[in-house]
Amino acid sequence: MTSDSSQTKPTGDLEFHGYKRNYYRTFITYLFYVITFGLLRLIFCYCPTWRLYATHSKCNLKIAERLLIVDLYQGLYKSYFVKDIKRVFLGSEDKTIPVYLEDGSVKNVQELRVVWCKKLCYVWDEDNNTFLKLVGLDKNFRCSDFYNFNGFSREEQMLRLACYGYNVIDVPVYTVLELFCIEVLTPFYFFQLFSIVVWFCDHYYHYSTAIILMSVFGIITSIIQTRKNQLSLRRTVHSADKVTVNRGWGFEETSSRDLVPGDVIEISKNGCVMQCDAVLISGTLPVPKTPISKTQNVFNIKEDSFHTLFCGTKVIQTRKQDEKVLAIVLRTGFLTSKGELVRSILYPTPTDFKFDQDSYKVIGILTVIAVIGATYTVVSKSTRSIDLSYIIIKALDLITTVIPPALPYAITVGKLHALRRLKKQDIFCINSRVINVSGTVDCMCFDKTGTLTEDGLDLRVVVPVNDKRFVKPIKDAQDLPDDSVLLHGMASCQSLTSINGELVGDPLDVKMFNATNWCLKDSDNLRAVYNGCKVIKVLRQFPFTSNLQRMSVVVKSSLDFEIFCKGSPEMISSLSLPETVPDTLPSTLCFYTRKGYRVIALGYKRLENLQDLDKLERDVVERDFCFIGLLVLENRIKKATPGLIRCLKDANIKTIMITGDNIETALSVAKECGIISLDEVVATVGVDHAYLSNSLNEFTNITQADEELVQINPPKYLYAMTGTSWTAIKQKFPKRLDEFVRHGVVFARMSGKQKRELIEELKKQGYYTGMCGDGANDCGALKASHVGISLSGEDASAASSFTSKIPDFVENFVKMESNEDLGVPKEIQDCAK
Ligand SMILES: Nc1ncnc2c1ncn2[C@@H]1O[C@H](COP(=O)(O)OP(=O)(O)OP(=O)(O)O)[C@@H](O)[C@H]1O
Repeated sequence: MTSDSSQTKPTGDLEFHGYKRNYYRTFITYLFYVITFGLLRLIFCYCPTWRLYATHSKCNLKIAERLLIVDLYQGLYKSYFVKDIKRVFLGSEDKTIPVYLEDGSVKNVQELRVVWCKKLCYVWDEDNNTFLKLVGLDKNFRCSDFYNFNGFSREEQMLRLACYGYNVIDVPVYTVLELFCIEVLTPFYFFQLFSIVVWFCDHYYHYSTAIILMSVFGIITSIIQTRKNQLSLRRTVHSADKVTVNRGWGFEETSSRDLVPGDVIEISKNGCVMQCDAVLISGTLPVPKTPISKTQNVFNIKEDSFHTLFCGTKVIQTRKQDEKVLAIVLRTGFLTSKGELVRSILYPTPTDFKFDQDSYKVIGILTVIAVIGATYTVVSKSTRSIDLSYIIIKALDLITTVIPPALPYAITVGKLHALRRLKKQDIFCINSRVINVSGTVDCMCFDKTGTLTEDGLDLRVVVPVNDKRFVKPIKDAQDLPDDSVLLHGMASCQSLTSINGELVGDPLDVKMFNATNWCLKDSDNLRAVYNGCKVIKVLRQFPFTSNLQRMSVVVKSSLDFEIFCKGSPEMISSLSLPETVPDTLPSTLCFYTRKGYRVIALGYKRLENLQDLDKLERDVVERDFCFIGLLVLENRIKKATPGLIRCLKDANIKTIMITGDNIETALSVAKECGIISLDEVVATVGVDHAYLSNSLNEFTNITQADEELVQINPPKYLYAMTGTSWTAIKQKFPKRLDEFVRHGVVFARMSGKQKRELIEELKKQGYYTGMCGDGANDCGALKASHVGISLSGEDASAASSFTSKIPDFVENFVKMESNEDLGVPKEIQDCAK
């Protein structure tokens, strides 16, 4: 809270300023409307903030009637919204309704002061003297409390609806007339009208007619395109269905529009499309999704995604036909994950603020030149006693020539043309403003697996461990003895699902499981893997997450309970008993990773007794393993990758690899695809306590060097580092971060958060960044970059400006960008120059 009580700065990037009507100012303003024949009112349409200043005066937020909301994007870009404050009545004297706020607090209220901005509702919080975002049940909510919801009666549900609004993601679609007004009533078209009048007066008919035709064509194309986009977005997004909701006395079928946070819904046994975000409280789904544990403390939507069903998810079927699958509605409408995605389309991140600023500067400079030119024309011509009307026309003519009236038209048509060309290549763009900056990208970052390399993997060898030693690698996993724990781990430690007899899941899991030649039974009440002589029942799964770099399963074979864990070798060795990890692990790992192989390790332990399966905590289960072996997988680079990297390098665009994989694998792939050229030497930077160390790659380990001694000459060396070093450098050597970022080429074992931090650091250094990725761990980086390119139709696409599922997408994209500036025809580019 600032000292100025008319203003608050809640969390996020919004700033609120309070205003109330000033009748004296309003009277004068209306007078000016009349005097200017409505021109002032028209100007106020473009600048609603001016209208607010002219008719209202600043006041304390407590008594404000209207708000000026300033949206500060990273402190770099400001957008302004003028919104009315509304009152919502929620209860009677004896009844209050709880509302959940973004700071995690809950207010029991009868009446609310609210303001809606960018499809979200902000609630006046008397205690903090600020407006806070209204949220669902996803902030600071205790998991055990989910089990206290017993369904709302109709009346309670209606009161909640008054506050949260209907559960719809409503995309506005303007009528043709509205679009025409929005398009035409802009300062640019007024300037163009003015120019045309001047040119006609100057008998400049042909050019004027050409400009009129171009403008009409531009307006029509723009209206058609905008309406088409709005309709198609509404069609894609808009969805409503019947849902079964607990109304206290029992379950009834109702429209999904009426859902509110806290409603108890039943997931249909035959599947459905989720119309809200909800957390499971009973029953399981094959995906896998399991009920949230009552013993867990606070709900966290990111960490508890395995208990959460997100809006838009298609549930094909529930696992057991005889059990009720119940879920509590967490978020509705624009608060859901899908709503968030639609909001990012409706209100895209202003990535081109520099472009905008520069355009205003250019127009400003041109205006000054035009005014000087016009003044000179008036002065020089009037001394030669030329007719006054002729002088005025010539002076105005000069203004219209200096500022090219066809410039914005050229940019608009160029953008539309670019969008069409991208669509032809199956590349979807959710933020056309990004097209302007795409051509200025000077640093392109790539995720490795699935982006630079193929999605599919080939299992090369398995290396079992026996008595703390690696034994001879085995090419065919079926040659492992039937009682081999490594074989059992490969068969059971996966999260595959069988849908219509086909294995669905992580490609790594598919390859690993298929290599064993075991079978999977994934039915209502049994999940098991088996071969001719053995059956292993899978009792519980701890799914794979990128941050943990591992997944594990609790299984039962014959009488024993066992746990298998698979993940990155670094992670599995750190969770294993030291006396079981081969001493030669580092050199063996190096041997394979330097060849570019993806290496996965497996750990195993037997549980003496297992009391309550559901209460098992992941941290407790996943430790003290026996290290049982390695899987070596080949992950070939895509055919298009080397050419693409060469193309980027030729265009002087810096290329960087940011991956979650091992650093040696990453370096090998970076060399193979050309991110590191043959003549470049890479220094691997590490942090050892208070020292910065670097090893000049190929086996030269200069460690424990004092920070001052490590003078790596930038033109000679490039840098590679892991996520651990990245964080340590940020904390201990922040002054050297710039240098490492500028000359870094490979960043390995990076978590999603670290990927995002790197992009932000690159942006701070003035790079126009592009990020291309496909996984959930790339979302932050995709969102943070100027140009995000997602190769997945799932999580990542929500965060990216461009999405494609075709493998050679980036190649096509880069081709278009370099050849024709994203499809803007040459004539138009010339015109825009
Ligand atoms: N299905 C899986 N089961 C267990 N461990 C896995 C699985 N998939 C990946 N891993 C391990 O976790 C590590 C981190 O995975 P993550 O998805 O973050 O990155 P990545 O796939 O290796 O690389 P990139 O970021 O380039 O896509 C991997 O390097 C691998 O060792």
